[in-house]
Amino acid sequence: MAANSIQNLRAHYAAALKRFVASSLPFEVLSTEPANARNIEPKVLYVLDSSFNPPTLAHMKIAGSALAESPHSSSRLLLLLATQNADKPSKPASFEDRLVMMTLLAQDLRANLQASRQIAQDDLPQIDIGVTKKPYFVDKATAIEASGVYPSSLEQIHLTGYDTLIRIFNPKYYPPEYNLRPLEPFLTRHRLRVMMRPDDEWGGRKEQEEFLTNLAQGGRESEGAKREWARRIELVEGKKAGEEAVSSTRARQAANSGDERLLLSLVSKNVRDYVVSQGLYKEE
Ligand SMILES: Nc1ncnc2c1ncn2[C@@H]1O[C@H](COP(=O)(O)OP(=O)(O)OP(=O)(O)O)[C@@H](O)[C@H]1O
Ligand SMILES: NC(=O)c1ccc[n+]([C@@H]2O[C@H](COP(=O)(O)O)[C@@H](O)[C@H]2O)c1
Repeated sequence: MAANSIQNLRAHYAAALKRFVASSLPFEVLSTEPANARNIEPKVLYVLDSSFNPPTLAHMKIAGSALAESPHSSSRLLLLLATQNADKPSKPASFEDRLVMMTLLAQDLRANLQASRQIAQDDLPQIDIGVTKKPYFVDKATAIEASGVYPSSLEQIHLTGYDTLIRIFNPKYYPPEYNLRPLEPFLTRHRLRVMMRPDDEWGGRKEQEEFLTNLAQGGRESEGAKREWARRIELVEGKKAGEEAVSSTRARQAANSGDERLLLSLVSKNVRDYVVSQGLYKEE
């Protein structure tokens, strides 16, 4: 994207964010890729919620692998920036920079899908760039449903990593009773597609698969979970053994130390160029 169109886009997002923050809306779509798209009614909505700080190749893989299973214009992807996180305080970069990088991610995703599947531009899934003030998935899903942006019965498939699945199933997030019953409407109407994240903290593939087996066998019933929820959750392959772990934290560290080669192994070229040209994460 040319430098002046990037600056125009950043200014557009800065103004839209200001309006969103001042409004009482819990969710809003701020733009769509491609910008001039005719509105095609989606039959399935993939949602990738993240702080995109910055968007990494892991985000690309989570969203790209889902779209590759259903690479049609009747699939829609929503890249959703969480302006309030359940656990982490807000850090640089600014939200408008993250929205610009989300747009670059959306363009890269569509370009990769077109190249790998030989799909015509008009038949590719459209990608919405949205924002939400809601930190919990149950509330994000309700806010999306209530917005009227999509057909009311549309099934949402939330794309997450395994670490996030574990946190969704942690009763500490659900006062006042601190059990898992608040997940009922979410897992009745919607689904989770979870990318495994094998590492020291979250265990290997086998341990991650056991989470679903345990849920299906009623192992979480005492906390208010239903065994049939296991059928609403799909675990998919993440990084292979021996592959480097990719995270936004590592990308910020690479940018901070000026290691552009390492940065390029963690984010796409377009995102790397934006991070470097704007001097993002230098202050961290
Ligand atoms: N390498 C990865 N493998 C599997 N899932 C991932 C990976 N990186 C991110 N995700 C998932 O993508 C979603 C958004 O991730 P998030 O923005 O927290 O990325 P992160 O790299 O963990 O961020 P940070 O390093 O800033 O904590 C979460 O559901 C997270 O589990
Ligand atoms: N119980 C929940 O729904 C729950 C728990 C932890 C994090 N989250 C959300 O998951 C997303 C990713 O979180 P992190 O950036 O902390 O990995 C954020 O939007 C965060 O607010 C949701």
